[in-house]
Amino acid sequence: MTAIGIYGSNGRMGRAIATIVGDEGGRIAGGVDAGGDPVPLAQAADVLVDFSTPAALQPHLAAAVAAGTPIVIGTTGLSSAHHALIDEAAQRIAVLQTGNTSLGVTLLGILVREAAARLGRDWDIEIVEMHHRHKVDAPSGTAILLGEAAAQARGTTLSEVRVDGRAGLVGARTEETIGFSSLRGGSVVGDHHVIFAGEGERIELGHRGEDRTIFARGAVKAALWLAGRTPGRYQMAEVLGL
Ligand SMILES: NC(=O)C1=CN([C@@H]2O[C@H](COP(=O)(O)OP(=O)(O)OC[C@H]3O[C@@H](n4cnc5c(N)ncnc54)[C@H](OP(=O)(O)O)[C@@H]3O)[C@@H](O)[C@H]2O)C=CC1
Ligand SMILES: O=C(O)C1=N[C@H](C(=O)O)C[C@H](O)C1
Repeated sequence: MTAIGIYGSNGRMGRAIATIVGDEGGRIAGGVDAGGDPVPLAQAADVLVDFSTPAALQPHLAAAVAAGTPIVIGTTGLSSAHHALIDEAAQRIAVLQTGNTSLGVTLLGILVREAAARLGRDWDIEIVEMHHRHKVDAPSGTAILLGEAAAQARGTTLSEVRVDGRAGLVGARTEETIGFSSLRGGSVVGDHHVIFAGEGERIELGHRGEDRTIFARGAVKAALWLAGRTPGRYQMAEVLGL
């Protein structure tokens, strides 16, 4: 049975993964949290999952690469420097990084890409997300993932068109930008809506997470799929066959 090591094991996601791992046919190799040594776990596990904090990504990747152990990275709030580290690690081990491991959001990403490619550039794109009061990063990793899908479909990159949280006298909307709005409160697991606003009509594509189990199941499926793969950077859509 594939042994999965969890970075961030005492967190909300770490605990959700431990609860369902057996249902998916895996087992837990162990866990590491703040202050723990990531190296022994990387050596003991067949595959790692990381749902911790961006500051820990570098040591977690280094431990995974040194041990030759594949890793699923679910941590969000990553910078372009983190993505460069992931690309480097993916030359040595199998890596899957995603802002959202759920089946629903993985499909939503495909639908958003399709809509953005088919609708004219005069359709404005806005992304609204809401999460629980404890979430520390904004916009969410999922909102960024969806924005990237839309930007790529329009032949650009998100960094060129991204506008975060408008406030004050910001002026009229600039054409072809993608706007992000983040709401925080209560126990909301994760809601995302991508709004395509045209002249006289709007299309809204969305997803509401009702239980963290959706992310945990996707993460464990990804881990079991990744174990034993050759080095490279893989996608959730490949894992789920979408
Ligand atoms: N991709 C996806 O589908 C999803 C991604 N996420 C993302 O996963 C991350 C974690 O979310 P969540 O579980 O809610 O957060 P929590 O704050 O509940 O858990 C974070 C965990 O990481 C641990 N941690 C902190 N620093 C380190 C470190 N240096 N090394 C190892 N572990 C460390 C914490 O340990 P301690 O308690 O000791 O500080 C804690 O156990 C976030 O970035 C979130 O956005 C969340 C849901 C789904
Ligand atoms: O922090 C969370 O809780 C979540 N984080 C991920 C994100 O940033 O998109 C995924 C999910 O929405 C829950």
